Amino acid sequence: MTPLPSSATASVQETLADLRVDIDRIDAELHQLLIARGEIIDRLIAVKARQGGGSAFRPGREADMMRKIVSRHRGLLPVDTVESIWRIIISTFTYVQAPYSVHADISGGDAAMRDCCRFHFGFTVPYIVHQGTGGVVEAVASAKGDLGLVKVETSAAEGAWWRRLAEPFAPKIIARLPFVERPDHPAGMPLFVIAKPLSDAASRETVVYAIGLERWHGSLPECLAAFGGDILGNAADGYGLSLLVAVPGSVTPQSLRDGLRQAGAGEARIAEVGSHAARFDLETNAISSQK
Ligand SMILES: O=C(O)C(=O)C[C@]1(C(=O)O)C=C[C@@H](O)C=C1
Repeated sequence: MTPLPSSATASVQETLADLRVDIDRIDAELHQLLIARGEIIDRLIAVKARQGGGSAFRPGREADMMRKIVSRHRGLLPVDTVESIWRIIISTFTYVQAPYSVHADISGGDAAMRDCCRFHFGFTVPYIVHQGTGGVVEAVASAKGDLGLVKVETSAAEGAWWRRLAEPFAPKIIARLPFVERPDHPAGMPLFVIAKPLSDAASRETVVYAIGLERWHGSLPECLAAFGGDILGNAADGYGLSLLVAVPGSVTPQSLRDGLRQAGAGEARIAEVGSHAARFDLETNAISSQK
């Protein structure tokens, strides 16, 4: 092949200015698309109002969207960045439908909680701190559409905090964050999102129960693992022992009760405290309800 004369090579070489024209065009398109997304949200508000209004949150839909977004991602941009951009887009478009605040329990420290809140909800949504889970549950119970953030693994000092979610009209667990898990997640602290009970929005791939028993029994971890479940919390309550347990949505309270009795753990008092989308692992692209 005959080499091109050097002047010809120079004429086809792209310049920084050319590339910046392309970047400006793409940025303008991205911006226009965000504006167009906002116009759809305007129409969506009207549709939701016709269906009876209520909370704007659809955590099951959000989990689904996040799984799809990270699974199709490729190229130079880190997946952490892509995930955080969409978390902010979705959370802020939820906020513009109906303003809400996020109440966080910072009794275990503020830094990681604040990072997680900003990663999942952005900076437009107000972040309000509480020392302990009690303040978070109370704040969510008394504000219209606010959310609470509580660590999945709380300190022993918090006791069986989940029992406060057991009453029918009390706030419930509606999501578990992050929606997409991986070992080096920049805001990967496992968190429960709590909200006033949502009519049609929380996924039931995983259901979370408060299980009351007289006392601890050595068969409990194995018995619950046989249901595909996990013990997430374990604390004394006024009657004995209270467990926080997550199981796949297909497991019924009656089968759990029977299984616990057969394992020798005694008669269980079982109350649902919420539900959420199954956990999703980015590396294996697998969903699971396991801890
Ligand atoms: O799909 C909805 O119902 C929406 O309100 C839209 C949207 C989004 O911005 O994509 C916002 C809030 C919901 O939690 C889920 C998704």
